[in-house]
Amino acid sequence: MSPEIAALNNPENLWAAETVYRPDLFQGKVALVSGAGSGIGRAVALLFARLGAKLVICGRTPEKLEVIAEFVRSKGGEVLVVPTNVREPEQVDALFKKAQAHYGRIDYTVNNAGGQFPQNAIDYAPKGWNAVINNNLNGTWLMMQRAAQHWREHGGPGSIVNIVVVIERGMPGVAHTVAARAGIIGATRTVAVEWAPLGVRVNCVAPGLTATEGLDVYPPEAQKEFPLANPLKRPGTPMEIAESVIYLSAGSGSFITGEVVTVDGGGKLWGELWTAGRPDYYRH
Ligand SMILES: CCCCCCCCC/C=C/C(=O)SCCNC(=O)CCNC(=O)[C@H](O)C(C)(C)COP(=O)(O)OP(=O)(O)OC[C@H]1O[C@@H](n2cnc3c(N)ncnc32)[C@H](O)[C@@H]1OP(=O)(O)O
Ligand SMILES: NC(=O)C1=CN([C@@H]2O[C@H](COP(=O)(O)OP(=O)(O)OC[C@H]3O[C@@H](n4cnc5c(N)ncnc54)[C@H](OP(=O)(O)O)[C@@H]3O)[C@@H](O)[C@H]2O)C=CC1
Repeated sequence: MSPEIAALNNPENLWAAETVYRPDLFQGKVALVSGAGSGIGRAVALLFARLGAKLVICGRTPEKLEVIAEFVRSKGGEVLVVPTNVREPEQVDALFKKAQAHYGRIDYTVNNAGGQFPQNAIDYAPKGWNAVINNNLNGTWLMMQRAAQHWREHGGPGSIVNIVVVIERGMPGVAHTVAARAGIIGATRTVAVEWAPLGVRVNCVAPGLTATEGLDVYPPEAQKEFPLANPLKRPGTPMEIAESVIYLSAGSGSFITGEVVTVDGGGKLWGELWTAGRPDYYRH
């Protein structure tokens, strides 16, 4: 990871970064964030905590989550850590039960856990395709559905924000994740209608290229072309994505449901992302 990316993801820097939101915005509220041990999820969790929310954080690796929890506690915040693989229905169910038992309710759920590997689609092994679909479609779906069940049982209102990818154009090298996220966007639009009677809003944030440690999985030749990804000619920061998640979760989003907010520096209008390297055919 480059020093610039490390600095943008450093918890102290995230805690000190400027935000447009008022410090007590989420006083008395509870926010659940998946994949909170790194990258975008960490930035989202820290911003919720800075704005007064109590946290429930999950991910597969307890050590990463404990680092975040210790940091938030050192700032006076409250955190419940529940290591969870979001692909496993029993683990997702246990997560919500533990959160309910600990805090008595959940107000916000952010489904950020996910990821993929870059490879040209023609070469995907069935196991690789399935792993990405399982993480990003099935895992996110299980979390969304269980959150809605929580609010049906314990009363709303509630807000769900799913982190997806920009699906409007092709994204060579990650067709599996684009397929999975398109599924989540479709489900979001439908359940926004079904779950409105429960007081539940459901939205997505689609980040463009964002400067997290997650980018380390992309080959150096792909990383060299980052400045070509969008008209602003830079990756987004985890904080920029976190602020958009807060926008949808808080009162600022109270009339928004079933929507996808794209935060990509204009990348869906102009830019190129060759996540598995640029083929000769597309060289200038
Ligand atoms: C411009 C650039 C910026 C591009 C920026 C824009 C990109 C789109 C926007 C998204 C950006 C991001 O998400 S940023 C990054 C977010 N973070 C990540 O993606 C973290 C890395 N990814 C993951 O952990 C993934 O979830 C995943 C790889 C599926 C791991 O899931 P699992 O643990 O279940 O999977 P594994 O057991 O490791 O592997 C299961 C199978 O998957 C296949 N597989 C796994 N890794 C593979 C690989 N590198 N190459 C081929 N195939 C692979 C194999 O078939 C594996 O089986 P075997 O052969 O039997 O082992
Ligand atoms: N960075 C970018 O450019 C973009 C990122 N995104 C998406 O944003 C989200 C966050 O990415 P980013 O922060 O960059 O990358 P990271 O790899 O840093 O974050 C992904 C997080 O998800 C967790 N996770 C992955 N699979 C599971 C699982 N099955 N169950 C529970 N937790 C899981 C990981 O923790 P652990 O391995 O410990 O479980 C990790 O903390 C992902 O969905 C990503 O695809 C979308 C567009 C662009």
